[in-house]
Amino acid sequence: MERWSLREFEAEARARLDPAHYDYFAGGAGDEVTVRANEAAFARIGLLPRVLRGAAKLETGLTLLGSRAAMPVLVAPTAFHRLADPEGERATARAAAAAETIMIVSMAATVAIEEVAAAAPGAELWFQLYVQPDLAFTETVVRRAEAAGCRALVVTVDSPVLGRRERDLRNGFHDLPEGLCCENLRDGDRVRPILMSPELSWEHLDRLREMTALPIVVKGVTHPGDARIALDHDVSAIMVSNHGGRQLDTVPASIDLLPDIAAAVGGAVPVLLDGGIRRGTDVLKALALGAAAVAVGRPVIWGLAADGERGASRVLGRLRAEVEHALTLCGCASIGDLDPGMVRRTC
Ligand SMILES: Cc1cc2nc3c(=O)[nH]c(=O)nc-3n(C[C@H](O)[C@H](O)[C@H](O)COP(=O)(O)O)c2cc1C
Ligand SMILES: O=C(O)C(=O)c1ccccc1
Repeated sequence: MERWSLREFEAEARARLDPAHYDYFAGGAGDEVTVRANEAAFARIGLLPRVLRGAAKLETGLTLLGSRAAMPVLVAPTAFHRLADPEGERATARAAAAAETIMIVSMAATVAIEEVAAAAPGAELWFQLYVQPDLAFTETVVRRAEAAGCRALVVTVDSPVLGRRERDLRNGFHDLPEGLCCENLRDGDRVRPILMSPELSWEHLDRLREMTALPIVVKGVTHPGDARIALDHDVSAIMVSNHGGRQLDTVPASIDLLPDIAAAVGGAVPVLLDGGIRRGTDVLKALALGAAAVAVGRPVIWGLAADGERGASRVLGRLRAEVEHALTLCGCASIGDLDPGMVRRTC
C-alpha cells in the first residue's frame, strides 16, 4: 500500500490490528467531540507565507530542556505499544532515535524503561509519569527512569480518573492480553495497577520536585490559570493537551487553547502542544501560535502497527519532510522565523 501521508498509515494499521485494539488506540471519551475537534481545528487556521526572504539554508533543530531534537516534533507518550508490534516501545525508541527526536516513554509501556533505553542507545528519552498515591512507589519508578537515562519527567495531570471510553466498554477491552503488562509498574514479583487519583494536587508536584533533579513537564494543562500556577511550582515546561480527547470530552481543540496559555506563560518556560497534529503545516501553525514544539500520539502507533520500527520511522520522517517543505514555502529559514502574524483564523 502506498503511504503518502500520515493518514494513510492509519488505514493500514486498522487493517492489521485486532479491532478492539484499533478502537483502543483510535478512540476517545464520550462522544469523541474532542478527538474530532483536535484535527478539525487545524483545518480552520490558515497559513500566510512570507515571500522573497532569501531563506536558503533550513534549520529545523532545537534544544528542549537540554535535549537535542532535529525537528520540533516529539513522540507523545502512548501506552501498550506491544499491542501494535511485538518489539513494542523498543521499535518506537529506535524510530525516534533515527529521526533524531525525543520520545516520551509512557509509564504504561509494555517494555521496561531500562530495556527501551538499551534497545535504542542513541535515543533521547523522557519519562511520562502518573504520580501514584503511594509516593514511595512513585519514587522507585522515578529512580528507574533516572537510572535508565531519561532526561525529563512528563507528569500527566489530566487524569484524576480515567476517561469513559465507550468503544472500550463496548469491546470489553480492559486488560492487556496474557503475556503483556505495564513493565514499569513491576514491584517485586507483582505488577501494580496504574492508579488514577482525584486527590492529586499541586502539593504532590512539589513533593516530586523535591524527589528529583530532572526537569518536570506538566502535561494536560488546558486552563491559562493552571499554566500560571504551574509556573509557581517550578515546572520546566508546560504541555497543552486534552489527552487526544481521551479524558474529558468537549474540551476544546488543543490548538485553540494554545494562544491564551502562551500569553499566560509569557515565555517563562517552553510551551509544548499535542493533539491532532497530522501534517507539517499543523506543526507550523502550533509553533507560530507560541508552541516551542509539538508531540504526536496516534500517528506513531499507526506507523508501528503498519510496519513496525520502519513504519514508525517513516511516520516521523514524513512529518520532518513536511515541516521542512512547509517552512520553505512560508519563507522561513528556521522555526524561529514563525510568528502569530503568519496564521489567520479562516472560519
Ligand atoms: C492509545 C493512546 C494511549 C495513550 N497513553 C497515554 C499515556 O500512557 N500517558 C499519557 O500521558 N498520555 C497518553 N496518551 C495521550 C497522548 O500522550 C497524547 O496526549 C495524545 O495522543 C495526542 O493526540 P494525538 O493522538 O492526536 O496526537 C495516549 C493516547 C493514545 C491515543
Ligand atoms: O489510554 C490512555 O490514554 C492512558 O493514558 C493510559 C492510562 C493508564 C494506563 C494505560 C493507558
